[in-house]
Amino acid sequence: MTKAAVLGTGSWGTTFAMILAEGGTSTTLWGRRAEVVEAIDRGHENPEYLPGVRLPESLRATTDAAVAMEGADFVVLAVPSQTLRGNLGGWRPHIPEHAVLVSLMKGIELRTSKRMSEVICEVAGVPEERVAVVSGPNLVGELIRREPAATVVASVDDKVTGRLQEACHLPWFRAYTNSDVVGVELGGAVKNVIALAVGVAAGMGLGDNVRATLMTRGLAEIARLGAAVGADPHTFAGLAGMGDLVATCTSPLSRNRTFGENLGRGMSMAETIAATKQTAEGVKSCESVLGLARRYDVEMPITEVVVGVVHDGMTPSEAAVLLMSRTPKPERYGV
Ligand SMILES: NC(=O)C1=CN([C@@H]2O[C@H](COP(=O)(O)OP(=O)(O)OC[C@H]3O[C@@H](n4cnc5c(N)ncnc54)[C@H](O)[C@@H]3O)[C@@H](O)[C@H]2O)C=CC1
Ligand SMILES: O=C(CO)COP(=O)(O)O
Repeated sequence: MTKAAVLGTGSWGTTFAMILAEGGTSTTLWGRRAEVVEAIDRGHENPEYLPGVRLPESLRATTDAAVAMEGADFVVLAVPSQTLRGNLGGWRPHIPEHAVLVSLMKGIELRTSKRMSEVICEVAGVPEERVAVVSGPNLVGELIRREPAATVVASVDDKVTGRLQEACHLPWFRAYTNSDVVGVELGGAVKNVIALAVGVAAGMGLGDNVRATLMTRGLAEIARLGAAVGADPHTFAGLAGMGDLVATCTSPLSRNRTFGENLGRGMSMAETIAATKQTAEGVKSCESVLGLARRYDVEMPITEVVVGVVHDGMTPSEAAVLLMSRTPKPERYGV
């Protein structure tokens, strides 16, 4: 029987663990807090992140990462992107020799501008063939109701994507494979930054023309960065690119979009942070995405104003004026 450890009992970690368990994988969640772990292990519920959702009886939970990972074929990482390096350093001695490390995270590391798979290879000391990424339009608020959805599992090793696809493919959850790890990760991380921009515009009371423009030009930014970093351009037309961008930028369930909306309505950063109970990756990753763009000399004007609004005191109105007053140019997608 396939065995998995899912490290992180937040909303996506718990939901992905539910998917694996429902597909027949023997799955154990690891969490920091004893009360959350106990509620999942004994009560089959995660009241803090997924109140009212009945989890599979077979799903186990523990506060001991070594116990969770014992004999695991897949070690699934579901903590905030900015804490991964620290967490993984502690987990490294317990990772089984042949386990595949699976990233659910949609962020870019601050300071290094590394993708999560790069951090994983570096900190866990594993080759890229032992790393996979899951990304796509996967809003947890819909998945917990078992509404139909699709995702992408990516790895440079076809055998790995095949095994992971098999483990998480359900009648209501459809997994596609892709070998373009770079594109799948960039699509997932940068769409959060664009969702912040779309949220700010919505909060300012602006309508669908603005939303469509930000999403379309946002996709152009993602594709330009992807081309420079070495992604396959086709990935951005797929579920981990346009698919996730559409879901996140249009759904009130998105934490990133909601964060932007609160800023656009005039809330301060401190008030917005206080109102945000879960991880909104774009808030930190907008800076590392911009760092990556500058390293590759790629122009990302929407990302720049998001950094301005979120971190540098720019007002939403100033951001709108900056974007609208850029030099007129031909429309180009990608490079
Ligand atoms: N929730 C969603 O709809 C989806 C989320 N994602 C991505 O999944 C990743 C995880 O997000 P969520 O589960 O949604 O976030 P969350 O905020 O619901 O949960 C985060 C989890 O990490 C734990 N955590 C926080 N700081 C920690 C630390 N220093 N050390 C160890 N654990 C720590 C929290 O206790 C919590 O269990 C993010 O990168 C997110 O972008 C991807 C697809 C869908
Ligand atoms: O990545 C997501 C959906 O695919 C979730 O988006 P948020 O983190 O903005 O809620």
